[in-house]
Amino acid sequence: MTGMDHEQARKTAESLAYASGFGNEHSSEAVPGALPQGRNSPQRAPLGLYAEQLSGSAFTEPRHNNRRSWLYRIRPSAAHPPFTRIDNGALRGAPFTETVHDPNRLRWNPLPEPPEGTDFLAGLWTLGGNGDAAQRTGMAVHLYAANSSMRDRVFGDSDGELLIVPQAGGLLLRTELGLLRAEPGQVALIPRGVRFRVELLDPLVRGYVCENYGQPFVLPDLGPIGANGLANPRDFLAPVAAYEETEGPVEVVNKYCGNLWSATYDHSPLDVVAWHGNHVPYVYDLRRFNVLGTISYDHPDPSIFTVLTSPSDTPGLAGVDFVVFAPRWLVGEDTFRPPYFHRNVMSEYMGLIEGAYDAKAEGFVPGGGSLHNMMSAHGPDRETFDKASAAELKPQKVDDGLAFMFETRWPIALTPHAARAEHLQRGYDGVWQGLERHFAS
Ligand SMILES: O=C(O)Cc1cc(O)ccc1O
Ligand SMILES: [Fe+2]
Repeated sequence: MTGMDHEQARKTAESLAYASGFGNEHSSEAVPGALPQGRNSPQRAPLGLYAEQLSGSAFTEPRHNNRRSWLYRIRPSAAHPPFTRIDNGALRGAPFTETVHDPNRLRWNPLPEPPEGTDFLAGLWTLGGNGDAAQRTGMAVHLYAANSSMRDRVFGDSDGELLIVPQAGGLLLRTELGLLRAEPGQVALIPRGVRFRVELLDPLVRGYVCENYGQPFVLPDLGPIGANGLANPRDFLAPVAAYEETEGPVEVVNKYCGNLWSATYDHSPLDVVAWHGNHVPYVYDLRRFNVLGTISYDHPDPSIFTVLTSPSDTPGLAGVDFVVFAPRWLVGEDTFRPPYFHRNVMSEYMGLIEGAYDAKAEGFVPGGGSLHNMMSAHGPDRETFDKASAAELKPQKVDDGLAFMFETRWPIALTPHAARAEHLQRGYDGVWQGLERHFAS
């Protein structure tokens, strides 16, 4: 990747237009008159374009769950040669059956530097997951490290939506519906099946991806919180239409029931000139999150930090929640303020975008991650416990880090390469050693 490439991508990323609002019916045309008015499928679509519906929900799902976009494109997606299997690299999909479920607390350092010429797709490394892509249940945790833009290739995930959490370096996401910029501190979502190419805004990029096989992420209900708060809908930004007219070989890679399949098209599939609908990609800046917490006592459960939730068939029991630990004030009186000791039926994968996390004094580093699987005992490390138990409880701003959690109702099974990784920390249990007996009857 040359410096020129970054400059080019940065220049493009600097002047992007967006439309605001979570779950909205957006519409956009890159060429005036390209979007049909008053109907989806005119006898002849404007400007010689092909009309095509992309469905993210069954046609018959209730209106509030219904997802689809109408795309007006230079060529219909159907005009493609057969897909053939290609090597999956370090990318895996559910079901995860190659290891036995592990009850231990686990923590990893960041991924090693990728070999020269690694693009986003080649740089995806699956930690583990649950459910079954073919049943459209569960989720996977992936990490990525890349040093090259995707060139002449495009990726699409039939298995689920991709929540991309950049940790280092910016991304320019060229999607079928337009361009998005995602920098560390922001997240991007690519809906199921939407094709995209990732260009790098920096020489080396790293981050996390939650692949959600289940129901698409929605904003959590607010209940007694009221009409406002947590992630506000208008801060979710969708792209405007932008298209490529590239003729010539473009590799299209499709992740399908866990495996990668490839076909060489004779044109770019990012050729959508106009679109309307609600099956759309978006970006969200985590610093816009309206953090709520106690103003009296006790440490609220982190569900109050939920940015997005993928509901399952049981109310209140998420297939996966995306939770952010953003800068906030701690003011709880007579309260142990850091995350408490606990055992949780839900499984918690945590990552760190920058700085430090208030439950861990050391060892949980930006770009690394921890897994506290179903019912595993965890909480503050000894140093954090000792400090917080003795701290003077004046109002305290926690603003030295940005951490997040993918929390899922099913235990996360590891891939063999995650279970055996060089960068898996040996002796993580040690952080809870020396928590001494203080009991005095
Ligand atoms: O384990 C963790 O650090 C995540 C977490 C944070 C918190 O504030 C309360 C409970 C919890 O699981
Ligand atoms: Fe936890």
